[in-house]
Amino acid sequence: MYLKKLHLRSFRNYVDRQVEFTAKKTILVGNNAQGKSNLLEAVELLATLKSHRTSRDRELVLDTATASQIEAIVERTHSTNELSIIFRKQGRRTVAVNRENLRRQLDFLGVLNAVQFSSLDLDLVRGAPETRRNWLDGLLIQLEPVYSNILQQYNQVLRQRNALLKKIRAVRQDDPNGSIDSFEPQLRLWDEQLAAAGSRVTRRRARVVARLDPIARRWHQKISGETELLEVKYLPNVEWTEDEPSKVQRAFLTRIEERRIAEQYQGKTVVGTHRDELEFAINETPARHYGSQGQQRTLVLALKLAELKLIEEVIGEPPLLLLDDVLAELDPNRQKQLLEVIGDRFQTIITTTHINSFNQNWIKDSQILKVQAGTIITAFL
Ligand SMILES: Nc1ncnc2c1ncn2[C@@H]1O[C@H](COP(=O)(O)OP(=O)(O)OP(=O)(O)O)[C@@H](O)[C@H]1O
Repeated sequence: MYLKKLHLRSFRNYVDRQVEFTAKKTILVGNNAQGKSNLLEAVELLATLKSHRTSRDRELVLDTATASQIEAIVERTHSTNELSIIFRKQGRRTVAVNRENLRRQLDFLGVLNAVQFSSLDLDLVRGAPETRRNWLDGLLIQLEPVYSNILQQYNQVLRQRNALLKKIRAVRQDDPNGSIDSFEPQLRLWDEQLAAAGSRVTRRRARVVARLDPIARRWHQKISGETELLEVKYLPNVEWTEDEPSKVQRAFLTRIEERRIAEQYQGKTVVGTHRDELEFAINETPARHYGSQGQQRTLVLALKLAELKLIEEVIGEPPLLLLDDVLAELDPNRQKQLLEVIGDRFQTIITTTHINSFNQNWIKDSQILKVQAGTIITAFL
């Protein structure tokens, strides 16, 4: 797939800018805080309808405006599509494909696919479990857009179940011997719902990790010079063995029963996929406890390359690769390996403050654009 044109109106610090991508590789050069990451964020939003920098639409709108718009033309093997998203400081977004407004945001997903790689991705190793879950969920949404609904349903059930458990705890705190019988039927209902929604989430997460693990392992071996063995392990909060909905749901209900008292005392749901963990082990040791910065970088690079390959395998077309300020941080060997993988297949947009630290081969065939205070101009080196 190929992002041919991007038009930003009142988006972040862009008043009205159009970019035409004329090469498979585009390098955006500029000082800090000029708008390079904002442009990549626009592409990320087209691919996932989410930004890893904010969950508030109003931040995506130029200070002085009330709404912003991203428009794009995306070429795929068998079609060309026009995408548009309007963000409002107040009110809901409007998404459109080929000028037709869509009722379900879900139908917007899947036209453009992208893998983002920024220095924040080092948090995949060092950060909280939530970072790893979000990454996995983001990948799943691109592979299977309906997963965004599944996740939404799970979170809704979780919120409502938590509200009920909070009420139960309040009753208990008022009177330790008080009866909570009247809450029982409602709680059972939420147990069932949590098990049903949770089983859909956990089965998909397990499946995607099973596909990702061997690809990431091969990349990691290649980049580390065959010395290290990576393993990506999914550690679900509710363990199950057979990928069969009713059996997985039963595992949830059993675990909920075991943790019933704890949940009522804590006033929240302690069983479920919101407590899943993803572990990266290198030579059988968890990477977060081990590993220099360099090793962690190799690991994240291997994960990103695996993500790229997996999306390509499932979608049948190479996704875009967005490299936000990470290339200059990679040593020449890792830069070379990344370049080899990208070849001429993956459209890549790269941001940097210092183009000089790039391997010359990166610069050779690239379109180079200079970004300055929300303007974009072609640069000639
Ligand atoms: N809603 C908004 N309205 C106006 N300006 C905004 C808005 N959101 C962000 N900005 C501006 O965008 C700029 C940040 O741009 P961006 O994050 O793309 O930086 P960058 O060029 O990638 O630099 P760095 O190398 O620091 O990441 C800042 O000047 C910020 O004030």
